[in-house]
Amino acid sequence: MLEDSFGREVTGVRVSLTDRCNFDCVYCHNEGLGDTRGPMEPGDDEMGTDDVVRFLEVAREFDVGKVKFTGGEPMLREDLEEIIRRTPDGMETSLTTNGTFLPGRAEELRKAGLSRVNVSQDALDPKAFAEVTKSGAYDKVLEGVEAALDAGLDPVKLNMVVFEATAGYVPKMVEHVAENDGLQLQLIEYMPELTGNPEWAIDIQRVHDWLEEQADEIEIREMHGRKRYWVGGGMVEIVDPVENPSFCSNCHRVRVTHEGFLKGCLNRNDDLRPMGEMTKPEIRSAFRETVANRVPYYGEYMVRNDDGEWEINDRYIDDQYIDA
Ligand SMILES: Nc1nc2c(ncn2[C@@H]2O[C@H](COP(=O)(O)OP(=O)(O)OP(=O)(O)O)[C@@H](O)[C@H]2O)c(=O)[nH]1
Ligand SMILES: C[S@@+](CC[C@H](N)C(=O)[O-])C[C@H]1O[C@@H](n2cnc3c(N)ncnc32)[C@H](O)[C@@H]1O
Ligand code: SF4
Ligand code: SF4
Repeated sequence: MLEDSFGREVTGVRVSLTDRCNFDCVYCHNEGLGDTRGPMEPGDDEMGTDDVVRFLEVAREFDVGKVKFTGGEPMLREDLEEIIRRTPDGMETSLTTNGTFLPGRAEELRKAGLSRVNVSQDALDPKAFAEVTKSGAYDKVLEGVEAALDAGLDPVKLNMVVFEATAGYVPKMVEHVAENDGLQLQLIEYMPELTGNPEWAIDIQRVHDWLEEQADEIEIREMHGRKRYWVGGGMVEIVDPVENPSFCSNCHRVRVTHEGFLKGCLNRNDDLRPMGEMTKPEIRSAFRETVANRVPYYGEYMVRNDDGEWEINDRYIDDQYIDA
């Protein structure tokens, strides 16, 4: 297993399969790459099926045991089932999706080897959902969640970005997962770093405090030090990466952009390394270099200055990375 110079083992990879999307969520960070592209444009800059599989085979050689497929909307890729089928043995596969294409495909995905799925659902309210996603697909998403449960994907996590437009829906969502077997809730702190609109952020500590009062049990995951609250039999996890050094110090994933660049951190695009159409030996060395250059973002790459504000640590200002 590879380890970076901060002692963080790389146990997972997060692969963006496309930057296309059928939604236009107001907050979308597109896995750190900014805007998603409009409705259904052809993805001629995307990695091919073989490129993705070749990369996964190399990652497996380095003992990587988990792959997350994301995007853009990864289910716009018609070869998703094939990619999952060809994912090397010993790698747990999971998918993060807006859910609209799960009806009719969830069963096939599970048969191909998909273990579990995260479905973005920001509110249990069609009007709020439409305002956030700029889509009228609320019913389709609910259908997608049902299809995932029926197919036996386990767990089905609902991803909810908590910001000013959705924060009021948190209690209802917590109740919803408690009442429905197989569902878990993941509350994601709104990340303004790559999308702007910092005024939309809410203080995530308020959500922690509220859950602490409701919870029967609390656990802390090693991964990112994430807290899990058990409320009325339902599980609620908080993903709170913003300005959180302890989240970054337990970060174990290397990322891949849809164009086939390796990336050490969601928040950084100054250390991209090409690997898309390369040979396995070339991918191996790009992977090793990416891991060697990984640094925790908050607490190391970004540090607080004398005024208490976050700024880039001087030692990373030199132009030492490939600019792609
Ligand atoms: N900054 C940062 N944000 C992350 C990281 N991992 C997840 N997130 C945020 O959480 C969102 C949802 O992640 P998901 O794709 O649902 O999956 P996950 O929670 O990372 O992984 P699982 O819990 O294993 O399913 C991401 O798009 C990010 O906004 C990370 O390593 N760094
Ligand atoms: C970029 S999307 C890609 C996968 C898929 N299209 C979806 O929406 O689930 C992955 C996850 O990132 C979350 N996300 C997007 N922009 C975000 C932001 N600015 N802050 C926090 N989470 C964000 C989404 O809610 C979603 O759960
Ligand atoms: S569905 Fe996912 S990729 Fe598409 S705009 Fe929303 S958050 Fe971004
Ligand atoms: S170092 Fe921090 S910001 Fe970067 S990907 Fe890991 S957890 Fe996210």
